[in-house]
Amino acid sequence: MSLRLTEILTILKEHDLLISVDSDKALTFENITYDSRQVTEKTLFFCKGNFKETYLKSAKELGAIAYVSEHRYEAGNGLLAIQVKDIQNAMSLIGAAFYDYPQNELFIIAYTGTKGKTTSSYFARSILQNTTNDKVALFSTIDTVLGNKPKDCFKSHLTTPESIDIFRNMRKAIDNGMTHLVMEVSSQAYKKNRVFGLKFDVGIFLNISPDHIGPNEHPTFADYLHCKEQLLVNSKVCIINAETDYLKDVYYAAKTTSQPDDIYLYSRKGISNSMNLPIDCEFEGVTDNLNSNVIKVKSISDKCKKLSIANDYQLSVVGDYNESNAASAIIASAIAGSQISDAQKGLSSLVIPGRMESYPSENHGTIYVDYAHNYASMHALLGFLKSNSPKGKVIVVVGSTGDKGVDRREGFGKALTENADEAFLTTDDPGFENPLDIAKEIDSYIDHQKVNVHFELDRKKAIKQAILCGDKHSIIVVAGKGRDPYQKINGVDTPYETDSVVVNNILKGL
Ligand SMILES: CC(=O)N[C@H]1[C@@H](OP(=O)(O)OP(=O)(O)OC[C@H]2O[C@@H](n3ccc(=O)[nH]c3=O)[C@H](O)[C@@H]2O)O[C@H](CO)[C@@H](O)[C@@H]1O[C@H](C)C(=O)N[C@@H](C)C(=O)N[C@H](CCC(=O)O)C(=O)O
Ligand SMILES: Nc1ncnc2c1ncn2[C@@H]1O[C@H](COP(=O)(O)OP(=O)(O)OP(=O)(O)O)[C@@H](O)[C@H]1O
Repeated sequence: MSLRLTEILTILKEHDLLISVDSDKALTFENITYDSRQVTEKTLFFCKGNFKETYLKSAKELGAIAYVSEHRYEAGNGLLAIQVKDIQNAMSLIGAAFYDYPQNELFIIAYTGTKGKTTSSYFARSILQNTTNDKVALFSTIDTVLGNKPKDCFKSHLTTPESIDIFRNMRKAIDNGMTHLVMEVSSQAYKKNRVFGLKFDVGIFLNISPDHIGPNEHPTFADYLHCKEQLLVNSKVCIINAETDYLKDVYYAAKTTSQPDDIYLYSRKGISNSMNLPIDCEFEGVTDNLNSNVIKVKSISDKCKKLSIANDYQLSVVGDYNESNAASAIIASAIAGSQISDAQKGLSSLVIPGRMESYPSENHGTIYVDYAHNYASMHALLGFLKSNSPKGKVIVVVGSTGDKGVDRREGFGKALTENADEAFLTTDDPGFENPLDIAKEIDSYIDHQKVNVHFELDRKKAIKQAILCGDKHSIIVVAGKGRDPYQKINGVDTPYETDSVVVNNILKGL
């Protein structure tokens, strides 16, 4: 791929982003990057974020011929300098042009929400794989999938990548024959303008609750909500969970750029929404227990009836909140052209890494490995398990991350008090904090009349103790990490086998 300087200058001028450029000579760039370690001959280099001038120096040595930046740097002397008003916006627009606007060659379904993005994205992809004969790319928190060969599937670094990476990955997916893309769009992606200028065919708003507020994330809840709503503002068709908090704001955000005919509202049957808006699609649990999850979907509005989605669907994962996630995926996929049989097959056969993985044991009950890592998800998870296991004790292994999401500690204390019998407080990405201090903080929010608390900071030992503490009726929840293969400790990603592997190994040794 390549891009001429003249095209870049036109784009920047059209978006009122250009402050100055040294000259408009006939340059052509053969690579673009924001990371000096990726620079090759004829690269256009972007200086962004916690940038250091030494990165520009090494970019120059490695073959950069120009740089884009909000400031001019001495280290850039000898390179063509393009000064812009907003580096993130400029990077996204130039990224799209460099990769020749790949978004126009894909049908893109994008998910936002505090909880359920990954699960729902996997649901939607699984359905559409049947519709398209396996031509669906995926950008998720867990994996990035750009094709059907093993080399085209790798662990993601961010939920929503940096703009240049988004467009490069889209182009690779197209080159690999993909026609559709399902992606998660985090609020941080809008905060950092990683998706600036990008339009989505379908945007889905799942839910919102306080999370991701603090240094390096969002200064306030209002900012978090605003960033999430941006997905709807940038989507042609919007799908909204009518049970979400702040429905009014969310719905009005969708209406700013979509006609009511292009907005679909869904909810559980019998639940009225705060705006009394007519619902397009209803779902209800037919069976909803620890062994089986079947939902019935009903179309209410004429536009939803045209999608032909009314039917029963067996889900491969349990959890009542997954019924709502699945309903969103059924609607989104139908808008993209799926048939009922595609959805029935896709939803019944799927395994989602680290989400509601269940491991039955002979004498210690069932162990669930799950990614719940804030109040909303822990409350949903434990509430579901407890109500389906009236005889057994609920035993939970949990820690909370250091350096961010501090309010999750209170949330865990509250969720454990509501539904747990035993809690093993342990380590989960402590960062630069002392994991014992984090565990003590969680403990300070637990009602000890209701929950027995144990401290074991070695996560593997905590999991083993929790399993041994259970009898054959117990529900043991290992929460927060799913298949994360590391613990973030003092700035280092320290390898960790994953909760799934640890549980498996313990069970083998019993
Ligand atoms: C606050 C935030 O969003 N930070 C992201 C941002 O950091 P940044 O721009 O400051 O970049 P940096 O890594 O500090 O480095 C500065 C620049 O120097 C460059 N560099 C660096 C080293 C070098 O040798 N040469 C060089 O050129 C880097 O490539 C970069 O361009 O851009 C980086 C990629 O370029 C991201 O890795 C980083 O995410 C950090 C790791 C992060 O934790 N982000 C979280 C908050 C996040 O984005 N989370 C959401 C999910 C939230 C949810 O669950 O809903 C997500 O979408 O993942
Ligand atoms: N719709 C939902 N409502 C509440 N909790 C949910 C919902 N869907 C999933 N969960 C819980 O949240 C956990 C995380 O789910 P998932 O990974 O799908 O969400 P996410 O939005 O991608 O999360 P994150 O932004 O933290 O990566 C699950 O393991 C489950 O416990």
